[in-house]
Amino acid sequence: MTEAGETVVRLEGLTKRFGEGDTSILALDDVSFEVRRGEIVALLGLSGSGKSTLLQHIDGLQTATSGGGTVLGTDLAAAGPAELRRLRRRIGFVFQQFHLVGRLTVLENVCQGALGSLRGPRLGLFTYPKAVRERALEGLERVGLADWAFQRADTLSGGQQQRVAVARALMQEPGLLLADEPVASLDPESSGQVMRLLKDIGQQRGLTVLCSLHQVDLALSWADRIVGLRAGRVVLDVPTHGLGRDDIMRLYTDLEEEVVLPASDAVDADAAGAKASDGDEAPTGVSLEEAGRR
Ligand SMILES: Nc1ncnc2c1ncn2[C@@H]1O[C@H](COP(=O)(O)OP(=O)(O)OP(=O)(O)O)[C@@H](O)[C@H]1O
Repeated sequence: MTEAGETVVRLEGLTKRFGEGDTSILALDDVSFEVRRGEIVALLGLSGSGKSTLLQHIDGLQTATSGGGTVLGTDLAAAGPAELRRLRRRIGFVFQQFHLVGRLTVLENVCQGALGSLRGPRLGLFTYPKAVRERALEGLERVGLADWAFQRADTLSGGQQQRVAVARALMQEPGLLLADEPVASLDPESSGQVMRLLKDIGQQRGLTVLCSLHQVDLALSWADRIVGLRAGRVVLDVPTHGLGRDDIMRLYTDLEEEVVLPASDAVDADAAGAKASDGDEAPTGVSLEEAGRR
C-alpha cells in the first residue's frame, strides 16, 4: 500500500539513445525528476522532444542506455522481464488511439483490463469471472457509459472510446496512470471531458497521473505540475499554480536554460488536486524569469 507523499516515480540520469554512431538519436538526455503519490503531472514539449519515450521507460517498455530509476518501487535497470511485466500490470496506460477491440462490446473491452490478473485467455464476456464483469460495469458507470456496455466498441465516438479506455485502465487498479496524448485526436469538448475524468479519478483515488499533452492551456488548467522536455532534456519543472500561458510557451520558443523548481516543496502531495484555480499568486521559489536568466 502506498503512503501519501510517497515517491511513485524517481528517475535518475535516464538516458536513451536510439541507434549508434552519427545517425543515432539522443531521445532522453540525463532525465531526473520525481513524482509523488497523488500528483497530476503534464508532460509538455515539442514533437520529438522525448515525451513518449519517457512514458515508455516509466512503463518498463524500453531499456535505458544509461541511468534509470524506480517506478512503484521497481528498479528499472535491475528488473528482469518478469518483474517488468509485474510492474506493467500495476500501471494503467491510456494511448492516443484508444486501442479498443472494435468488434467486441464495450463491457468486454473494459474486462480486458483485468487480463493481467487472470490465468489463461478469455473468449467472450461470460468467460470473465462475475466479479470482474461487475467491476467493469462499475467502471463504465464511473465514466458515464454504463448504457453503452453492450454496444460494439467501434460504434462509439472517439471521446467515448477514450473514456472506455480509461475504464479499462482502471480495471488494473493501477498505482500509476500514464497517458500519452490521450486527447490528441479529440474535439475540444471531448478532450475536456476525458481530461476532467482523468483528474477527478486521480483525485478521488489518490492516483498519480502523468500525461503527455500538446495543449498548453489544457495542461495549465488540468495539471498540478508541468514537466517540460526539450531535445530529451527536462528544461522545465514547475507547479502550475500562478503560471500563465506565456511562461509555458517559452518551452516551445526560447527556453534553453533549465527552469526547475523543487516540485516536491511546491506541490503538497496530501493536498494534490486542491490547487486553487482562481488565485493569481506567483509560484513559490524562483520565478521563471529569474531562473531562465541563471
Ligand atoms: N523506436 C525508435 N527508434 C528510433 N528513434 C526513435 C524511436 N522512438 C523514438 N525515436 C526518436 O526519439 C525522439 C523522441 O521521440 P518521442 O516519440 O519520444 O517524442 P515525442 O515528444 O513523444 O513526440 P510527439 O509529440 O510527436 O509524439 C525522436 O527523435 C524520435 O524520432
